[in-house]
Amino acid sequence: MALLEIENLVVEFQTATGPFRAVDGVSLKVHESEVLAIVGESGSGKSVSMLAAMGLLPWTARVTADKLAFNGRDLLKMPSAERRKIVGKDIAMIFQEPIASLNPCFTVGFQIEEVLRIHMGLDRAARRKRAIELFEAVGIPDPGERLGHFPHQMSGGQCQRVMIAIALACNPKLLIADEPTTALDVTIQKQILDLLMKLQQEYRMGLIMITHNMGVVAETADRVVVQYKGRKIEEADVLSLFESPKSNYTRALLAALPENATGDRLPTISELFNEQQTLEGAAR
Ligand SMILES: Nc1ncnc2c1ncn2[C@@H]1O[C@H](COP(=O)(O)OP(=O)(O)OP(=O)(O)O)[C@@H](O)[C@H]1O
Repeated sequence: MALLEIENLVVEFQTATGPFRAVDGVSLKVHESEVLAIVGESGSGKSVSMLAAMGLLPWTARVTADKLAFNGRDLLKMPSAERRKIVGKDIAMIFQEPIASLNPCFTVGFQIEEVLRIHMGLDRAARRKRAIELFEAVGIPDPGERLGHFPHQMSGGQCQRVMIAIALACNPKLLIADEPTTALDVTIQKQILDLLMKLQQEYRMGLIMITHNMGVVAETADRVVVQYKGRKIEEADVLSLFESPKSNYTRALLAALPENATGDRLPTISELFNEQQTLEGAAR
């Protein structure tokens, strides 16, 4: 059984100019211990589809799906209190801007211990012990002291480690990482990716890696879903996708990688593919 199974997900936002369809019939599955990358340009609906799965979209969003199941249970059909018990505990998410994702008014220790209190029901001493263990697991030095720091006293890379520790606090079965390294310095990006992959294997979590970076896809994913304008264009295991991409949009994404450049200027993706053909060939 798949850990997360989405069938025909549609997300429409009510806007001043009428409804806007950000996700248009996306279906995907992630299995236990599997890494699925969702790749596509900015605006292709990668984040919105996962926020819809988590139930984290604002009220202006209308979410429908034939199926949106976690561990075989349909999230759209269960009472919201029950869904909240799953989201944040069995499914955790980390975001692009680690400093903005943390609350600036509270110490990082308070923020991780709050998750342990609410979801795990640990008492004060057990919370602190577990928080220290988690900070150690994500490579934060002097964890006991760091728990007393506010987010602004830490670097972007350290804050992302804190976010990962918070996400891991309840031993999630599925972690959704939304562009987790995009806002970080290049040298730190590699460290955070390596850390995520190490933890994914140790904790045997399913991992959904949302990215626009084909390099990140190559390094992390077992399987890949390619999205364009809210639709799934292609789905393949990572080797097949790089060796024999089926959609002309995927071929364009690969051709726009710097290492594949042939001339003195990198082509833009829009120069490289035919939109009509891509949308007509969208995978279901
Ligand atoms: N609250 C909202 N109201 C209206 N439109 C929205 C809202 N949130 C997102 N959108 C739109 O939905 C579309 C998909 O956005 P989404 O954030 O999923 O893209 P993405 O593929 O994750 O790209 P990025 O990497 O830039 O986040 C975009 O056109 C975006 O402007």
